[in-house]
Amino acid sequence: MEELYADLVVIGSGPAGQKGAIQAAKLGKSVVIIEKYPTPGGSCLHSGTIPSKSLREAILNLTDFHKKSYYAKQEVPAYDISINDLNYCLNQVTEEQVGQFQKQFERNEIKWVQGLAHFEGPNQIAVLDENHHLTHMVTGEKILIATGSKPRNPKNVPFDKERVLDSTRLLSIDQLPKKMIVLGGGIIGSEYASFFAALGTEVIVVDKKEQILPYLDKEIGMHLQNALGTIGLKFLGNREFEEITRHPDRVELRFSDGMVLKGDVLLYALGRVANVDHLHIENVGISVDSKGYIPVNALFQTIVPNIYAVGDVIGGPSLASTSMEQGRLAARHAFGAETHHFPTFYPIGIYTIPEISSCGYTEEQLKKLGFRYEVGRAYYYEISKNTIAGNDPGMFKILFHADTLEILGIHIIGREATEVIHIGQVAMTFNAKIDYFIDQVFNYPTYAEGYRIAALNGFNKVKHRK
Ligand SMILES: Cc1cc2nc3c(=O)[nH]c(=O)nc-3n(C[C@H](O)[C@H](O)[C@H](O)COP(=O)(O)OP(=O)(O)OC[C@H]3O[C@@H](n4cnc5c(N)ncnc54)[C@H](O)[C@@H]3O)c2cc1C
Ligand SMILES: NC(=O)c1ccc[n+]([C@@H]2O[C@H](COP(=O)([O-])OP(=O)(O)OC[C@H]3O[C@@H](n4cnc5c(N)ncnc54)[C@H](O)[C@@H]3O)[C@@H](O)[C@H]2O)c1
Repeated sequence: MEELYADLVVIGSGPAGQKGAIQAAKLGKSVVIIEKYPTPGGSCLHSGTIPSKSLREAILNLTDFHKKSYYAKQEVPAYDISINDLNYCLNQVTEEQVGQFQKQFERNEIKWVQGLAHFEGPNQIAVLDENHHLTHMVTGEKILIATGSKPRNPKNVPFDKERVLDSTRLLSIDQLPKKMIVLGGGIIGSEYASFFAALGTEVIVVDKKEQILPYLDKEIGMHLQNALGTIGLKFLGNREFEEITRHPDRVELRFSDGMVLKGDVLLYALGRVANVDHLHIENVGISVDSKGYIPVNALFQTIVPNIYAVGDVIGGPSLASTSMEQGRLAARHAFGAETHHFPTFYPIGIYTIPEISSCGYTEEQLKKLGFRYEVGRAYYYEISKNTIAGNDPGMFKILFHADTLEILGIHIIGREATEVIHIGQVAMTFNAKIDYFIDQVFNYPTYAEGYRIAALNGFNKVKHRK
């Protein structure tokens, strides 16, 4: 057993833990990072964000997806993609990223300890190997819990490696399904459903809500549903299932009215749960909230002031992007460096095909809050770059205050949405008004031109005409 001391002990090497660890090292602090998995990256790299986005990219490339829409009226060469083609792309990305993270830890002199961590006291973390033997006892002035989340696996769902899958198991299937049922039209369900539909799999998404991704701006949600329909994806809303049964050759989803859906595989995508079960947080007086997350204050401190928690383990928004920033802010606060509160508005990227990104209020929220607002729209067919690149469907929607012209929300669906959103985010951060997009020159042709077209469209509807 080895005894270690560090200014900061980080538990978990996903985006939250990594950024917290590196920030502390940059402040001149000694850092130990404990991770139960042999390589860094967390569920983000090994089963979440990166594999899903790598699969998406591989599917778009291997199916010539954008070419198909461009040459819509012409014959597109047939493709024959195997799971091996997809896995090849995926493994390359993972290997490269693991190497990057390891180098970063080395450069910043962050000590890596592999094993399962649990609390022995507010400054004391024990690390066990896979045989439950104690390998390290680590003492830390500050502790950062960044243990993330895993797919929710209720006991009555017959998960296996072949037919009844969650988002982690899905990455190990050995053949592409012909028919797929996706249970849950949240982010995970709708992203994977669109990927497999683009591959040619017959996909049906089932959700208890009326609309896929119901918290989207409604107009954007309708665009998404239409676009998904054009790649063959079916959506069955307002439906709660009764039972999932697994058979040697199929899986069945049964509803109370007797309806049964059959598929080769079922993706169970009804949320994730925080990784707290092995941490023994009760040893330091921390308990989880009613949803199973670790409660923290606005500075990411738990009820024990030297123990911070960040990322998926504290609940929403549960994104890699937000987890990174939480980790960084927590480490800065822990060591007295200048910091700020987490931003109110940040972009959310949803990598369905087509992709979506938004920042700020939805139209439904503005109505509820009683804002006097106006809407500017630009459809992708109005954007020259899109005509050149393949005539994909999409739209920009900018919501702005009808009197002050301040930008209140930006919603984009279509190619490059997750990239170009940042232009709008910057404008919103600096309290820009809608006329910013009119008075500045933009590169042409670009997707960003959508901002200008939407701004002009909105501007023409209000009395401050230019
Ligand atoms: C399919 C999918 C797609 C996603 N796509 C996106 C996306 O496109 N964009 C986006 O921003 N977000 C996306 N997310 C969300 C994103 O992956 C998570 O928000 C992010 O991984 C959370 O980071 P984290 O550091 O909190 O935890 P994690 O990445 O979950 O890492 C936690 C680490 O802690 C380790 N750990 C847990 N318990 C212990 C212990 N007791 N001792 C030692 N180690 C421990 C785990 O092994 C793990 O490595 C996606 C998620 C999924 C599932
Ligand atoms: N691009 C991204 O940023 C990205 C991608 C994937 C995942 N994530 C993260 O992962 C988290 C988990 O995603 P998720 O999709 O598993 O969960 P979710 O909570 O976002 O969605 C679950 C969906 O299942 C539906 N549902 C719940 N119970 C049901 C039932 N009994 N029958 C039918 N439908 C039911 C809900 O209405 C909801 O639409 C997300 O909240 C997000 O933070 C982010």
